[in-house]
Parts: sequence; C-alpha cells; structure tokens
Amino acid sequence: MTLGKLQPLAPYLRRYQKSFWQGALAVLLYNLSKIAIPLIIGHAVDDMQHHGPAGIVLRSVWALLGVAAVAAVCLYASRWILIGASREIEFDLRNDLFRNLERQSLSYYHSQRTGDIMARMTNDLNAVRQLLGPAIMYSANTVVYTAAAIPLMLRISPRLTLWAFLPLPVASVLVQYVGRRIHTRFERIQAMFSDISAKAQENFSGARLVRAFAQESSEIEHFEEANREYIRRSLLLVRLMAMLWPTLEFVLGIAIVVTLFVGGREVALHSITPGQFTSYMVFMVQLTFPMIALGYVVNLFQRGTASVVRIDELLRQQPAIKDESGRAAGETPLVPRGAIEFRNLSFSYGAGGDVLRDVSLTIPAGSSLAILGPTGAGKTTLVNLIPRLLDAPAGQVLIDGLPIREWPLEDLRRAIGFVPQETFLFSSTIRENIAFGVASAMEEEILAAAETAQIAREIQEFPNGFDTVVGERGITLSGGQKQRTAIARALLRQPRILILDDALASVDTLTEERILQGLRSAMQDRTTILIAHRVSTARTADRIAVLGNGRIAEYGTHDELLARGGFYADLYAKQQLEEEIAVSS
Ligand SMILES: Nc1ncnc2c1ncn2[C@@H]1O[C@H](COP(=O)(O)OP(=O)(O)OP(=O)(O)O)[C@@H](O)[C@H]1O
Repeated sequence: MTLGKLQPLAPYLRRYQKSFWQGALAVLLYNLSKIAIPLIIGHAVDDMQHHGPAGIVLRSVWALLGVAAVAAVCLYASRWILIGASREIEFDLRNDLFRNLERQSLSYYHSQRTGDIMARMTNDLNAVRQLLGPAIMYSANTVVYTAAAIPLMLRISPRLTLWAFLPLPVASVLVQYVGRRIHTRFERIQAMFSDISAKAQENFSGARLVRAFAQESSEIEHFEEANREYIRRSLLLVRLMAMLWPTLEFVLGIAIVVTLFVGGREVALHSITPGQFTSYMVFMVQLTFPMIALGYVVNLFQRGTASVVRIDELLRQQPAIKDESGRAAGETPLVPRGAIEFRNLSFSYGAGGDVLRDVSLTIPAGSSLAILGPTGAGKTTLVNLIPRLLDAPAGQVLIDGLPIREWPLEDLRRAIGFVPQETFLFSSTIRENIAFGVASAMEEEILAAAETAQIAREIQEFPNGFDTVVGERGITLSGGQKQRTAIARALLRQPRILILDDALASVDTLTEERILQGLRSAMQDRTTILIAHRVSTARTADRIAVLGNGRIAEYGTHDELLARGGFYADLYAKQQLEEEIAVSS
C-alpha cells in the first residue's frame, strides 16, 4: 500500500533509469569487493595457523589493499550516480511543481496559504530527494550485500547462520512497527511546519499592519505557540528514533554474541577452522551497518512517502480555469478587436448569493466605459471576468461576439492590459516591472508608456532612474507611484482592451487629469474600462455604467446620467461641492 503512494514518482524514475542501472552496477561491484574482504582475512588466518611462509600473509595484505581500492572507487561511483540522479529528479519535480502552480487560477491562491505551498516546495521536496537518493542507495547496498553474504555464510556453517540470524527478524518487526509510527508522526510534523511557514510569511507580508496595530508581541506569542507545537511533534519523532537505533544495535549486538558463542563451539569441535570463524565474524560486523542503515532507510522512506503524497496533491491540482479553445500550440495568435458583451450575466463566488445579477452591457470595440458604484457593488468582479481571472457561466461574456471560453486563453490575456486595484511590483528594476510580459520592449517604448502614465519624470529623478530596484529588495514607491508604474506596464502591451480597476485612486486630481489626457490619445480605438470613484474620471469615458448591488442601475453618457438625477447625479453634485470647498479653503 505504501509503495502505491510512490506511484507519482514512477515517470521520474523511468526518465533516469539509465542512471539507476549504472548506479546498480556500481552498488553490485562495491558489495562484491566488500564481500571479498572477510574471505581474504579468513584465508590469511588459516595460512598463519598452518605456519606457511611469511610471503603468503603479505599476499593477503596486497589482495586486501586491491579489493579496498576497488570498493572505494565503486562506492564513490555509486554515490555520485545515485545521489546525482536524485538531484536531477528533484530539479524536475521542482520545475513541474512551479509549472503547475503557475497554471492555477486566482481562486486557488485565495483558498491556499502561501506558506503551505512554500513548505511543500522546500521541506517535502527535500524529503522526497532523500528517499530517491540515500534511501534507495542504502537499501540497494543492504539487499545486495545480504544476498551475497548469506550463501557464503551458509557455506561456512548453516547451523551458525541459523543461530546468528535468529535475532534478525526481531529487528525487522521492530523496524516495520516503528516505521509506521514514524510516518504518521512525520506527517503531523510537516503539517505543523506548513502552519509555521504560513504564519511567518503572513507576518512578513503584513509587516505594516502588525506594526501599525502594535501586535508584534502578540504575533511573537502566536508564533512561539506554533513553534512549540512543531518542536513537541518533532520531539515525539526524536524519541521514537532514539529508541529505534539503540534497540537495533542491541539486537545486532546479540547476534554477534550468539555468533561468538555458537561459532566458538564449532571451532572447538573442529567443524569450522579459525579462519572460517574469523571470516564469519567479519561478515557479521560488515552486516551491522547495512542492518542499522535499514532503520535509517525506513525513516527516510516513511518521511519521503508522506511528502510524495503532499507533493502529488500539488502536482495533480487542476486549474479551475483553462484553455478550452482547442487551439494547437504554435498557431497564429488571434487578436480580438475588443468588443465586449455581458449577456444576462449572473455570477456568484460559490456559497454566497449572486454578486452580479442579470447584467447586460455592450462595450463596442474602441470605445470606453466607466464603471461607478458603491463599494462591494461587484465592479472588480465584473472586470475580472474579462481576462478570465474568474470564469463567468458559459455564454454570458462574449468578446467580438464569440463566447469568451472559445478564445485561446493566452491570446485573450495577451490582448488585455490590466491594472488591478492592488498594485504588485516584483523585486526588480522599474524597467523590468514596466516591461513585464513584453520581452521585446524597446527603451523608447518603456519611456513613452511611463510618460503617458505620468511617472517618467519621477523615475528619472531617482539616482538609478529606470534601473532603480523596487519591492522587497529595493526602495518603496508611494501608492500613487506604484499605480502609475502599473498603468505604464499595462500600456506598454499596446493592449486591445485596457482595464483600470480603480487605478487612479491614489493620484491627485491634477495628475489624474494628465493621465486621462495621455490615455485618450494612447487608447484611441482601444476598448477601455475604467472603474472609478470620481465623476471627474468617469466623465471622460464614452459611456458610464453605475453598478448597484450587482445590477446595472444606471447607464448612459455623462449628460444623460446627470439628467436622470440618480446615484451618478448625486455623486456629481457632492463631488462638485467638495471641490468648491477645497478651492475656497
Ligand atoms: N474571492 C471572493 N470570494 C467570495 N466573495 C468575494 C470574493 N471577491 C469579492 N467577493 C464579494 O463580492 C462582492 C463584490 O466585490 P467586488 O470586489 O467586485 O466589489 P467592488 O464593487 O469592486 O468593490 P470596491 O469598490 O470596494 O472595490 C463583495 O460582496 C465581496 O465581498
């Protein structure tokens, strides 16, 4: 049953089977040379007994040296090949994990903790590597050595072998019993490690909040609690392991005592020679390490199996949103004109009620639409459906008249410039952040995008200009600077559809006006959707939709909506008043 759990590793093992065969050959040669050592020593002892010429012992010395040298080379080769293969598989697995995580849709990351994913990619991957490297190598050595030694030991004395091996089943039962417990304990440890990683990660990401609320000591306390639990669980494993090793050594020690007792009697009765007895003893001593290693291997094996299961969960995770167009890779990309239609669209996040209700809206290609509405009305949800960050029910969102799911996902997303509500910048230079996703971006294009987004001048004033590193490793941009960098990033793609989700919220009205002016020329004949809270932003759009409680409450041009006297007109009046107060004060 446990072996079944390792099934996910089969393709990887197959890929490197050549290395494993070569490693097996090295293991075989190593153990064959090792097995010669007791035989040579036995011969030497018997030769000494028979008072042969001194040169005979010297011959054994040379033979031992030669065999030891061959064994050393083979041991080196087996380690190099087998541990090397485990590293190669680790490399492949890590890449596959990352690839699959990159395919997951946004909702996956909303339902998973980053720390947990990170723990699986580090600790669990390490446990799997140890299973594939040291565990396989040590068990191969144990199996080959035991298989080769037993016939030789039987040849010396079947009776002695029977007695000497009598304690060994005890060791095997012990190892199996403890192994199962190691497995469960290790699973619990890994789960706790994920918790700790998640806690630490959330604290680093939320550093600002923790400081602002002066929650450091309470967070430290919570962390300590989790850490204590992790150590408590680890100690349970340590106790088990601490018991396993000495018990194994004790059992093997008994085997040696039995050998000495029974073997000694056989020598006294002349059924075996002192040389044969010596060989036998060396066999037993040489067997000790592989037997003890078995305990270690069981540990690695159980930990590795628990980790394979956890890694396989990530590998098997299917993306909730994927390409359904059936387009083959390498086909010429499709470029939409940019007409967007929501047709009787209703959307819910699952358990809750509908967030969007019967929304019908057409945005002609090349036109602009502003969306306004109270907080929580569903504005972000609506625009997230366009690049399929969320999936609308089939047939309710159409691009150029074609249901959105029939569009090749990559082509669709490439045609969209998206500025999310919360800006994210990578820990790299501003240039790289703006050029994200456009590998061929020219210097002038980056500059032009930054100029339109009204951020170029500020960037140029930084000591390193566009080469300034931002994010975790570099300087922190202000909220408005981040938003404008994100706008430049979206513009550089020259998208057919530009979506700005409240992207002007952190800039002052003057800068906002300038950005909108720049956008107007940059976005001519591109479809633009602007989520806004200010009428001053919304009025620049061809059409304005007011979303209320998931429905389109108002729709029309600026003038039409003013004439209607609804939410939009109220907002306009309120914001006009605010402006007048601001000017007069
Ligand atoms: N991932 C999610 N899972 C469940 N519910 C969600 C999720 N994201 C948003 N919601 C809910 O959907 C509703 C609409 O949210 P949405 O973010 O679309 O509103 P919004 O109009 O953009 O608000 P704001 O102006 O505050 O950004 C809210 O009630 C919100 O709680």
